[in-house]
Amino acid sequence: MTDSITIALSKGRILKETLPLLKEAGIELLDDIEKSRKLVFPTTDPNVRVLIIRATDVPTYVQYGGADLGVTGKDVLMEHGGEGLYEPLDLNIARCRLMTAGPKDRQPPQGRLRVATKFVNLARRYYSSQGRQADIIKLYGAMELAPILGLADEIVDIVDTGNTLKANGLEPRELIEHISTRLVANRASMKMKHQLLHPIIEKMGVAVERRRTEEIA
Ligand SMILES: Nc1ncnc2c1ncn2[C@@H]1O[C@H](COP(=O)(O)OP(=O)(O)OP(=O)(O)O)[C@@H](O)[C@H]1O
Ligand SMILES: O=P(O)(O)OC[C@H]1O[C@H](OP(=O)(O)OP(=O)(O)O)[C@H](O)[C@@H]1O
Repeated sequence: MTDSITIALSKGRILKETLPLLKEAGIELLDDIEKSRKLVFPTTDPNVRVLIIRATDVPTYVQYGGADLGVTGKDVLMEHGGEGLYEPLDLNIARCRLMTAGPKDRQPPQGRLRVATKFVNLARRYYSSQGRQADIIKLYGAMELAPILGLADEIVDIVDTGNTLKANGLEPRELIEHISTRLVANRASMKMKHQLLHPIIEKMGVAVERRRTEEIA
């Protein structure tokens, strides 16, 4: 349908910070998301519906046109590869760093590295760009355990305060990328539904910019 829009939001830590930005674009969810088991939500704009799904699924939904817009972390986008997606806006929320990390006071081995991460594609690209040989081990969470239990020499993971690394005897090593939450758009939708998408992107952009200015002041 060219007269309606679907927006895919990440459930989890990004959701709470995304909703006020959407509100400033005139879009509010009609149901109480805390109580509902629904996955698709109508909004105050009759032309807009919202999906609440796993962060890692957002780029896939947007890529294949299941959603016209999506909100997810740059880390997730880098892992996905970004195929078929535009990235019109940095929402400047959930800021963190994507880093390598390893046991404190232990140098990484000179030769081939074993690396545990949930970001396998991204990690493969990163070590290859550094000219380092690495065997990548896929984990789905608690990456910090891997070096402690001898599964890996280092990990690739999100670092914010650094408390999780520290609590597990690890330290940050190399910065791979600064991360924040991004608004993404399906490439075809950007052309076919420009009239509908443009005002939403614009208004969210204004909201982000105002917050940025308030942050600096
Ligand atoms: N400690 C953190 N501080 C700030 N931002 C973070 C932090 N951890 C993750 N993020 C950002 O928030 C996004 C969502 O994180 P969240 O923990 O909700 O999802 P997830 O558990 O990584 O994803 P999934 O539900 O697919 O397992 C991440 O992709 C990242 O961009
Ligand atoms: O540097 P810090 O402030 O300690 O934050 C980093 C932690 O935050 C994320 O985990 P999260 O809390 O989202 O749990 P998860 O592993 O289940 O995603 C990430 O995977 C780190 O473990």
